[in-house]
Amino acid sequence: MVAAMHMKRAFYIGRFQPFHLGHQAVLEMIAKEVDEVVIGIGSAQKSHEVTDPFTAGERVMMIRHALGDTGVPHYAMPIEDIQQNTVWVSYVSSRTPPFEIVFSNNPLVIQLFREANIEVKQPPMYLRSQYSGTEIRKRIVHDMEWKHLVPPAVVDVIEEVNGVERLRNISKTDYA
Ligand SMILES: Nc1ncnc2c1ncn2[C@@H]1O[C@H](COP(=O)(O)OP(=O)(O)OP(=O)(O)O)[C@@H](O)[C@H]1O
Ligand SMILES: NC(=O)c1ccc[n+]([C@@H]2O[C@H](COP(=O)(O)O)[C@@H](O)[C@H]2O)c1
Repeated sequence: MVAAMHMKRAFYIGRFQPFHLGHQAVLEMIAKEVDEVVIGIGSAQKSHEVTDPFTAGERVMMIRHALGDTGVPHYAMPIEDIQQNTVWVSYVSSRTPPFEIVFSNNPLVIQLFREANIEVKQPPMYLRSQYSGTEIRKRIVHDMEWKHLVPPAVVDVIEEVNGVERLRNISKTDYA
């Protein structure tokens, strides 16, 4: 019988609203340290909100197509939020492939995994002022250049789902 190969897996979670070149750079760096990356698509229940415009399914598409060309072996899994932070690490672990290290710069994520004695590394920030979901959503709403900040595959997904129009519509107020 052939022994099962032990794969080293990392966990990386974000809302990916949208997936951008900063996320891609982090994932390429993580892929040099481990065999596979488990990508948690956080706040999976959210969509059609100014800070969370895209559905979990649309974010799965962005990640699959963007990483297709990069050779980052990964599983992208939607993860809904829960009310209780105290059980969040067990909740995440109960629905993902096993992982032994977490990469994050989110203070709550870091705190919760470290309290559960899981190793956390903080990846470097890549051009944070530009490569930021908040900045990209702002540019889309205000009809400014944004396509150079995301992988080409993400532009295709946003266009396929009429994401620009959606984001502009949900940003409107009823008294403008
Ligand atoms: N430019 C970047 N370089 C490296 N890491 C990044 C960069 N932008 C975001 N991250 C990290 O990626 C993870 C997921 O981030 P997230 O999906 O919230 O992106 P974001 O750009 O911070 O989005 P938002 O502005 O909508 O909060 C977090 O740990 C975050 O710190
Ligand atoms: N209690 C919870 O459900 C819980 C706790 C910590 C982080 N999260 C999620 O992890 C993700 C972290 O990603 P960001 O770095 O994009 O904020 C978010 O979607 C956040 O909601 C959820």
